[in-house]
Amino acid sequence: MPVSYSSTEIPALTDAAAPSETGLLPVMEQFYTIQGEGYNTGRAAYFIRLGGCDVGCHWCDVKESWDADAHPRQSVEQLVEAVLAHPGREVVITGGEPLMHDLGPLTAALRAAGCRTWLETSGAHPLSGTWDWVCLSPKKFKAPLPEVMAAAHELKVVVFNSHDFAWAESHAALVPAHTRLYLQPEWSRAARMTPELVEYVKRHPRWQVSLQTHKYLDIP
Ligand SMILES: C[S@@+](CC[C@H](N)C(=O)[O-])C[C@H]1O[C@@H](n2cnc3c(N)ncnc32)[C@H](O)[C@@H]1O
Ligand SMILES: Nc1nc2[nH]cc(C(=O)O)c2c(=O)[nH]1
Ligand code: SF4
Ligand SMILES: [Mg+2]
Repeated sequence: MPVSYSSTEIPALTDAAAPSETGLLPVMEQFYTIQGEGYNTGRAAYFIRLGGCDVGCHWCDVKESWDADAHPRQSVEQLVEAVLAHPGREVVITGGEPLMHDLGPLTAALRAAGCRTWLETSGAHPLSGTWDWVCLSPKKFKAPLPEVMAAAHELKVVVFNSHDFAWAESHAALVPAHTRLYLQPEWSRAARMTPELVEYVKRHPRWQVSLQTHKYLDIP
């Protein structure tokens, strides 16, 4: 069952959510590729990367996305038309932090057009939209909200150092029992941390390894 949240269920939209009230969303980039990470790794998907993020991860691999105003705005209709020009019907909404925007209208239009909606989020902002798959990647820099943790199909923790395994466990205790658990090496530390991560998963087999396979494949 997809999870659905409408903007009307959200008590108070933050200022950051205001731009989508115009019906337009800031889009940094959009591309058809292979989902590189987590549960859906290897599946073709159309990516929509929305501008705007206030979480501030020092190792973020897409810092150009942080300033929403740096990116041109598009309508939901424009975005759906772009998706439908490709054969895939799986659509990843990422960013930036996509939940800084009201994603109800975009996900409703995508699903009406026959697409599946997949979310990549830190969970730091209220959940909006209707989702077939929610990938929650919580961050130390701005805590995930309980409502997003409750909706996570997948918990994907980025491992920067050895302390992150205990931090990952503390978040695994807060998501539903059916949520898939992934540990993903932080890219700049992958050579150093991946062997430790592999040993951790062997000792704690409810976790799985997630690699940023698109970076090894040299695709977007
Ligand atoms: C760029 S973020 C955008 C979505 C959302 N802001 C988030 O953090 O989940 C997409 C995914 O890339 C992961 N990520 C970002 N920088 C990374 C890095 N340097 N190494 C590994 N994963 C990274 C994030 O944790 C997240 O799962
Ligand atoms: N191929 C590919 N897979 C991804 N999975 C999550 C990504 C993201 O930046 O949200 C990402 C990305 O940027 N590229
Ligand atoms: S929450 Fe996501 S987009 Fe924002 S800084 Fe962290 S990794 Fe980058
Ligand atoms: Mg990425």
